[in-house]
Amino acid sequence: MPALAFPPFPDDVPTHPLLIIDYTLLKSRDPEEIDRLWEAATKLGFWYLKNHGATEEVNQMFDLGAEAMALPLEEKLKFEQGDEGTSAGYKAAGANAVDATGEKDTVEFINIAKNDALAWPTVVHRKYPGPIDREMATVVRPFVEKSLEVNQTILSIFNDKLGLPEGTLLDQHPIDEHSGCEARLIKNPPMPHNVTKRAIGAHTDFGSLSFLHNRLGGLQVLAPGSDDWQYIRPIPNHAICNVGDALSIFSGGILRSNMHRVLPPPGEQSAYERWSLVFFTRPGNSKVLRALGESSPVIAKSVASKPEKNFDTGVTAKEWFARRVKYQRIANRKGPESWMSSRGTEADPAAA
Ligand SMILES: O=C(O)CCC(=O)C(=O)O
Ligand SMILES: [Fe+2]
Repeated sequence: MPALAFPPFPDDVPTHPLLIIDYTLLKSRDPEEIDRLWEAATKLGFWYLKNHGATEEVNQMFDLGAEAMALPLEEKLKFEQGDEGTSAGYKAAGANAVDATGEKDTVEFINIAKNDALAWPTVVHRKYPGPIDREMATVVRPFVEKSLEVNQTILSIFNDKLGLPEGTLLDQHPIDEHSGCEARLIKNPPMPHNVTKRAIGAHTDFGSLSFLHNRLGGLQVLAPGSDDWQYIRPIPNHAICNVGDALSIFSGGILRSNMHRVLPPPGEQSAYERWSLVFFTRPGNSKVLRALGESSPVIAKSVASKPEKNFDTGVTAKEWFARRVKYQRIANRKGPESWMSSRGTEADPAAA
């Protein structure tokens, strides 16, 4: 899928600029680059990441996604994620709501659990559509490993900036513990020009860090203090990274889990299928989502400065994640309250 075959992202739509962070500088712990990352992660919670070293793995995942998604719907439905809050597996277009009215999403996606990718050929959670299982060790696992490396590097930098004892954040995300960490391949069909049906409704991400790869536009953010959605312009070979709810809660709200959504690509790009790929790093299933204030004065101070917010959710990452997955499913919808049950930190009015 050569990126140049697409029409360019248009110049006449509102976009939000992101800081471009250089992963090679992060790896060498360049202090200025770390400060720029910190600015991005605390102000908006989104940034571009260049030189992440995963381009080849990403391209192979897109090719694999195209092959898997081309299977007949009835075949893909054999791997459906189900209605009980399990994420791993296939989600058909229209299976999730995009808002409280119950309007349906337009994307289909396949979620591949990190545990299945790393343990292959041992099945930890479930099996996947044929091409995915076939290439689990050759394509999926290398992508998962690269993504974990990138996200763990970023977590360890945040750990230091938050004044946490060494290894504290990584301990919340043990590689060998079962968790909601997963790769997601997403396809949105071409839409008639100017149709702005939401592909994915407004949300914050459920876990800690998302490592996202876009070729066409469509991703939008609601920046703090703004009432208008703005596009994130895709830049070839640059990942888009963002902070999710779990990390925002661990940090006592210092790191920002920002609202975003997906529309069809703007302008001439709307005539094309939109593909995206994400790796979500999420805490171990047993980890309780609460601010780590007892381990960091910086976090304790942030919690104390936001008395209106609840940083002690009383639930594990597994419970948080299952609830969010379960109640956005149309099959579980009873009314607008179901949508509210699927919400995370974005439902907290003080988060805006
Ligand atoms: O497709 C995209 O650009 C974003 C996807 C997303 O936000 C998600 O899957 O949580
Ligand atoms: Fe997201």
